[in-house]
Order: sequence, then C-alpha cells, then structure tokens
Amino acid sequence: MKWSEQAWGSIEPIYQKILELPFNQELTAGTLDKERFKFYMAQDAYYLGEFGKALSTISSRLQDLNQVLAYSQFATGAIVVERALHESYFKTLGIPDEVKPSPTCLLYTNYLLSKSAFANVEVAAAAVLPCFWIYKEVGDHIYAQQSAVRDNPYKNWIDTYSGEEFAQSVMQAIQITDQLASEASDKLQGEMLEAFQMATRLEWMFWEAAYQKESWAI
Ligand SMILES: Cc1ncc(CN)c(N)n1
Repeated sequence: MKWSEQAWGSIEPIYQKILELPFNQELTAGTLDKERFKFYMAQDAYYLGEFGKALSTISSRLQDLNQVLAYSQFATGAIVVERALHESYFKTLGIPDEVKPSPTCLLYTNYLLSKSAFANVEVAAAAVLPCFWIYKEVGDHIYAQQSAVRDNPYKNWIDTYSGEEFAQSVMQAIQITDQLASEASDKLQGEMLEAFQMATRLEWMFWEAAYQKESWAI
C-alpha cells in the first residue's frame, strides 16, 4: 500500500468531521454568515503567506531538482491564490490589509514553519500535504452539491479548490510525498503519518475557529 493511501485512511474520520462542520455545511448552501466568511478570508490570507514560506523552505531542502521546482511552484501558487482572493474578496468584504493571526491560525502556521525548517524534509512534506489534499476533497465535495444551490456567493472560493489547476498540484504533492516515503525508514514513515494527522486536525480547527470568530482571551 502506498504511504498516501495509509495516510488518508488514518484521517478519514477527521475528514468526515470536516465535511460536517457548520462552516462547510453553510458555505455549501451559500447561507454562511458574511462576517464568518470575512473572518476566514482574513485569516486565510495570513495563512497562505506563511504556507508559501513553508513551501519555499521545503523546496530549498529537497535534493531532487524536479521536487525543488515543484515545491517552489507550489509556493508561488499559494501566494498567487492569496493575491487573487485578496482582489476578489478583500475589497468587497472590507478586510484591512494588515491581519493579526487568531490563536489557531498562529498555531497552524507556526507548526508548518517549524516542521518545514527543523523536521526531516520527508516529515515536512507530509505536514503540508493536508493543506493540498483536504482542500481538494472538500472543494470537490462542495462543488458536487452546487447544482442544488442558486447563486452561491462563495462560488469563487469553491471554484478555486475544485478546479483542474489545483487538482494537478495536489496530485503532484501526493506523488512526491509518496516518493519520499518510499525511500524512508519505517520510523520516518511513522513520523510522516503523525505530521499528516496533526495538520489534518489543524485544518479542522482552522474552519471551526473561523466559524467561532476566535479571538485572543487576553
Ligand atoms: C487553512 C488552509 N489550508 C489549506 C488551504 C489550501 N491551500 C487554505 N487556503 N487554507
């Protein structure tokens, strides 16, 4: 069995919980409160910038030049999406340019930055994989239900993550992580699984934090 098959199987229950989150249910129906989406968008812009830096760091630590190029392109892609979402939503929603990260956003981005810099590069690649894979699965799942929804105000977001361009990157990230896993020891493969599972939990937390409009207690 490929590492990625084992990894997805291990997070399947969390993935189901992600689909059940009120944020995703309401986004699917187009009924999500604008203020919640606005909060999410602002946090996601911060997230995507830091995610781009983590991908760049991973790129610089890989040996195979095709892999270096792929992660460098992923980093560019994350920042391009951040800019595009900025253009389409920041102005209409009135989000300020300077965003302070929520506790969950800071936790998640620092987790990725720390893994990308200090963990084995195989573990770093596994840690960023849910950011690709979960969004593709969630994007496809939501898209498949859109025939029943008229004029969903979140169509741009849904199209970004259910589109062909994103799907290509996701397939490439899965394939490279499998390649890295195939040359890793059993112990290292186990650490890769743990990182994949942790980042999946953090994805769940990120959506929930947006729904709750999470703030710093003090
Ligand atoms: C929190 C989060 N995770 C993943 C993605 C998709 N790259 C995103 N935009 N935001």
